[in-house]
Amino acid sequence: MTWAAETASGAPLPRIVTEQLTAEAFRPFGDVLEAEGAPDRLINQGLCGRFHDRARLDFGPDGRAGISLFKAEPRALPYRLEMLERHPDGSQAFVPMSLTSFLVITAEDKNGRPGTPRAFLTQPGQAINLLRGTWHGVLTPLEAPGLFAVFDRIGTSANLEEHWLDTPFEVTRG
Ligand SMILES: NC(=O)N[C@@H](O)C(=O)O
Ligand code: NI
Repeated sequence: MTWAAETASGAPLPRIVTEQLTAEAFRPFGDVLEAEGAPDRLINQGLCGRFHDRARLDFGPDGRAGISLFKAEPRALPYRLEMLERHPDGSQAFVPMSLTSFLVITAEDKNGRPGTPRAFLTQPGQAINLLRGTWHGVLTPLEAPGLFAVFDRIGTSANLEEHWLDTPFEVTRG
């Protein structure tokens, strides 16, 4: 899909440059899940490393945990960011079912709206968990097959707030 990297008046779109996803940088927004370094526990007669309890899951007092599968169309960089959303009632984790990289866009909350977004590129093998209420872009695979297991809240509320940007951002590779 081609799109003009400029506003209606012809001005260049504001740009966000991707950064490598690290647990430290991502901590205000959520958790990075990866089987790196020594496991927390060796199980199954020492044949399996358990990287134990690595995500701050939160499904609220009246929700429950659900696992869904998402099959998302791969996107490409530069990427046109037009909307961020958040889930006020629960966390949301995205676990790729292939060793592929995906784009994770998040933003701090500024008086009920997203602040300046940040764009993270995952390494193959990394998964993420978004904290409850964190502004984020929708699931954005960058490679096929775009297949993810998603762990999020199942409940009766809509649990979705969208914010469409007045001016889109152009997300480019760092
Ligand atoms: N809406 C939905 O189920 N998916 C989004 O929450 C998303 O973050 O992709
Ligand atoms: Ni979401």
